[in-house]
Amino acid sequence: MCVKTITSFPESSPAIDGAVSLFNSNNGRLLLIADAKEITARRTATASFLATQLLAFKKWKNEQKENAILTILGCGVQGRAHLDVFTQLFKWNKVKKKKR
Ligand SMILES: NC(=O)C1=CN([C@@H]2O[C@H](COP(=O)(O)OP(=O)(O)OC[C@H]3O[C@@H](n4cnc5c(N)ncnc54)[C@H](O)[C@@H]3O)[C@@H](O)[C@H]2O)C=CC1
Ligand SMILES: O=C(O)C1=NCCCC1
Repeated sequence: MCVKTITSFPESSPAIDGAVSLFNSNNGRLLLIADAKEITARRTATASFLATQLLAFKKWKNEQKENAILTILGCGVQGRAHLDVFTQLFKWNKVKKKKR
């Protein structure tokens, strides 16, 4: 059994914080408490990549793949996690990062 508790304060940096608690589903014992920022960052970036793969990359022609530009808007926790996953799993012609 798993519970994720998240706080979201857009004016704070980073905006999201929280904890993931994992329990043994046979006896209810607490097994671990993990940093929800890290898990949420990796989960969200991986889900974004899978959606992009299914909705876009798979349908692109070679020319589109060769000229593809990755633009990351915001360079916080999610921006860094997305940059990491998207550059590891796809080859870009150019990568742009937009900071505030
Ligand atoms: N769909 C999902 O599952 C999830 C969505 N989110 C959302 O993703 C967003 C980002 O979250 P985090 O990366 O954790 O926050 P963060 O606080 O780590 O990063 C946000 C970044 O955006 C930058 N920023 C703010 N306004 C900007 C602007 N006008 N132009 C360029 N950069 C700007 C800030 O300087 C900061 O570096 C939030 O809206 C959050 O609610 C977060 C986690 C999961
Ligand atoms: O964990 C999630 O999923 C979140 N989605 C929206 C922003 C806060 C965390």
